Amino acid sequence: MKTEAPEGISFLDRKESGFVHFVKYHGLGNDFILVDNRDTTEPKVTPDQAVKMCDRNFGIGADGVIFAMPGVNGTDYTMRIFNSDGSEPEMCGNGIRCLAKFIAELENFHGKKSFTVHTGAGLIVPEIQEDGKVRVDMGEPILKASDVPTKLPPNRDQSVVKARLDVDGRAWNVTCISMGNPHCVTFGTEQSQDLQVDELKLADIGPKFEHHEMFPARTNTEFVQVFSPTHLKMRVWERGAGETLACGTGACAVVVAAVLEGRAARSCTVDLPGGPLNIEWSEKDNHIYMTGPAEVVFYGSVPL
Ligand SMILES: N[C@H](CCC[C@H](N)C(=O)O)C(=O)O
Repeated sequence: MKTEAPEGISFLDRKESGFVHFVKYHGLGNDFILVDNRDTTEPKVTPDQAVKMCDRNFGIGADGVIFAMPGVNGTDYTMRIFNSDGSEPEMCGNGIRCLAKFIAELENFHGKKSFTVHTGAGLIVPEIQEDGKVRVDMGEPILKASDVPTKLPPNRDQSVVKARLDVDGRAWNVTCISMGNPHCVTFGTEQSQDLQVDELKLADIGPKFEHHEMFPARTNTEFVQVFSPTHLKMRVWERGAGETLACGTGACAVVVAAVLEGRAARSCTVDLPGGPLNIEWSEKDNHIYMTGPAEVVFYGSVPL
């Protein structure tokens, strides 16, 4: 599908014309406004403008704005992202799958194709598969408490696995992982380890995890139900975006936490409200591989 901008304005027009052209994508319902920023290292949209654009009533509506930017240190591209609250996270798993499909469209690539992308989480390599899904080398999980970062007391190996975190009058067991961005994963409380995630009121407890003092950079929080060692179900309250239908970095953190807690195998299907992701934590290279869809929804232009 060609990316045709309104008559008289080229798709690659610059900010001075007062318009920004975008393509709306989603990865399992985690949706993003993608902006072609290949011609400059300065985002074409400010964080405040991103907040307005993400508003689902007064704007386009999205969980974030993602910029395809020039590569650095030899990478093909750079990805930057603003959450719908205007904060800038290090990485976005569903977002990088959308970025890969966006770039393929812009560059008129077809078929199997991989890119090197510089992100706040370091080098990330998405590869578009023949079936149109995207397999992403998400790099290695970060387990050291101070790097997540969390102030929860670490084990001797500096990781935080099944630690106690008091939220909303309940003693939750949490495992904290960074995928470049911080994640707090819980399978339940000290009283009950078999969460029925559909019964949780995330709007009540999500912000209490996100802004907890044990997370100096805030945190994404994943609530997980284990169907089997290879089949997990999760809901997520995202830092800077609230409850979303899917979280790619969160699904990766969930599999790492499940393995560390002895609940799952290294290759799992993770069911999210928006659909499933296949996650593998490779024993060979310690990298995490995520495979899932990324779909275009519509094309547009927005006055700034
Ligand atoms: N809200 C997240 C960034 C987006 C992550 C999520 N949408 C994903 O697919 O990984 C954060 O502030 O860390």
